[in-house]
Amino acid sequence: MKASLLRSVRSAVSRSSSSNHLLRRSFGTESVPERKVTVLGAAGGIGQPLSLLMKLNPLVSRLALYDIAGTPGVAADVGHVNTRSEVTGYAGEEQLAKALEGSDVVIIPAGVPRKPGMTRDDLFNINAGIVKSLCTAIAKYCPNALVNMISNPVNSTVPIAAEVFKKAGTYDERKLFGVTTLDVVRAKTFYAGKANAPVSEVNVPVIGGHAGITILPLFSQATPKANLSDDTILALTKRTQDGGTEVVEAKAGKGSATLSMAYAGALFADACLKGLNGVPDVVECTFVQSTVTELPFFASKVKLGKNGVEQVLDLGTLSDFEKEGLEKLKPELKASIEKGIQFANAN
Ligand SMILES: NC(=O)C1=CN([C@@H]2O[C@H](COP(=O)(O)OP(=O)(O)OC[C@H]3O[C@@H](n4cnc5c(N)ncnc54)[C@H](O)[C@@H]3O)[C@@H](O)[C@H]2O)C=CC1
Ligand SMILES: O=C([O-])CC(=O)C(=O)O
Repeated sequence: MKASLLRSVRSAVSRSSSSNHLLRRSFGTESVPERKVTVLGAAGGIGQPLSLLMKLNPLVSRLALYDIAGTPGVAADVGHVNTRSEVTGYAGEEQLAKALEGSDVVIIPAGVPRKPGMTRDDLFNINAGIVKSLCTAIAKYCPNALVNMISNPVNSTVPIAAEVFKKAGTYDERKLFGVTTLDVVRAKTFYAGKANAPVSEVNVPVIGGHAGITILPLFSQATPKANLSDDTILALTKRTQDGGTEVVEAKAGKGSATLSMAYAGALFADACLKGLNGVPDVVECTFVQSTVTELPFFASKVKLGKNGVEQVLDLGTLSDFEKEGLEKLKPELKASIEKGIQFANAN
C-alpha cells in the first residue's frame, strides 16, 4: 500500500513538473517546488474533504487549514495522512495572518450554504461580508497568492474580492478566480451518460457565471462528438444549470454540494499549482476578469501559467441555442457583478 502510494505520488510529480527545471527542489527521487496552500473555511462541509484532497496532492508542501473554529481537529486528522505536505490548523481571526503568510494559493469555501427554496444570491448578505474580510487579510498577508473563490454567490463574491484588492493596491486580475469547475464536472458527467461516452474522455466547456441560467454549458463543443437531439441538449443544459439545486433539494436542508465541490475545488487548485510550476497548456474554465464579452467578469476557458491567468480564451463557435442562452444570461450576470462592486465600495 505504502509503496504503491509512493509510486503514484512520484509519477504524478513527474507528470506535473516535467517541464520545470529551474524551480526544482529535492523530493525523493523526483522534485517539485515548495508550495503553500491555504484553505479558508477548512472545517466546513466543503473545507474538510477539500483539505483531505489537497493533502493528497504531491504539489503541495505546506497546507494551512483556517476556520473560525474546529480547524485544530481537522488538521490533526488530515495531518496523519502520510503524504508530502505539512499540515497546520489555525482557528480564529488572530491566527489568520499566520495561515496566509507565504501562501501561493488560497482556496475560499467559507460562508453559509443554501437551503431548499433559496437562490445563491440569498446568501449574499452573509457571505459578502465574510469574503470581504478574508480578502482584506489576503491583501495584507499574501498579496501575490492565487485566490480560488468558492463562496457563493460567486458571480458577486469575485467582484467583491477584486474591489477589496483594488482598494488595497494589490489587485492583479491574473490572480483572482471564481471556481466554476463543478459546473464542468457536472456537464461532463451528464453528457457522458447521454452520449454513451467514457466519462474520463469527455470534455465540455462551461461559460458565463455560476448561478442558474448564467451557467451556460457549450454542448456543441463537447467531445467526443455525439449526435444528440435538440431536446436532449436542452435537458442537459437545464440539468447542468440546476445541478446545485438538485443537490440542495436532495440534502433537504442539510446544505449544498460538498463532496463533488471538494473534488472540483481540488481539481482547480491542482491546475493553478501546475500553472505556477510552469506546466504548459493547463486550461480550465473559470470566472475571471474578462473582455470576451462586454461584461467585466465572465467564465470561459482560461490558460493558466506562472502568474495565474496567462490567456483568457475566446468562446469559439456557439450554436444558435447557446447564442440565445448567452444573451439571456448577460443581464442577470451584470446585475450580480454590479451588486458585488457596490457592496465592496459602500461598506
Ligand atoms: N463555487 C461552487 O461551485 C460552490 C460553492 N459553494 C459555496 O461554498 C460555501 C461553503 O459551503 P459549505 O462548505 O457547504 O458550508 P459549511 O457551512 O459547511 O462550511 C462553511 C465553513 O465556513 C466557515 N466560516 C464562516 N465564516 C468564516 C470566516 N469569516 N472565516 C473562515 N471561515 C468561516 C464556517 O465556520 C464553516 O466551517 C457556500 O457559500 C456555498 O454556497 C458550494 C458548492 C459549490
Ligand atoms: O447550489 C449551491 O448552492 C451550491 C453550488 O454553488 C453548487 O452546487 O453549484
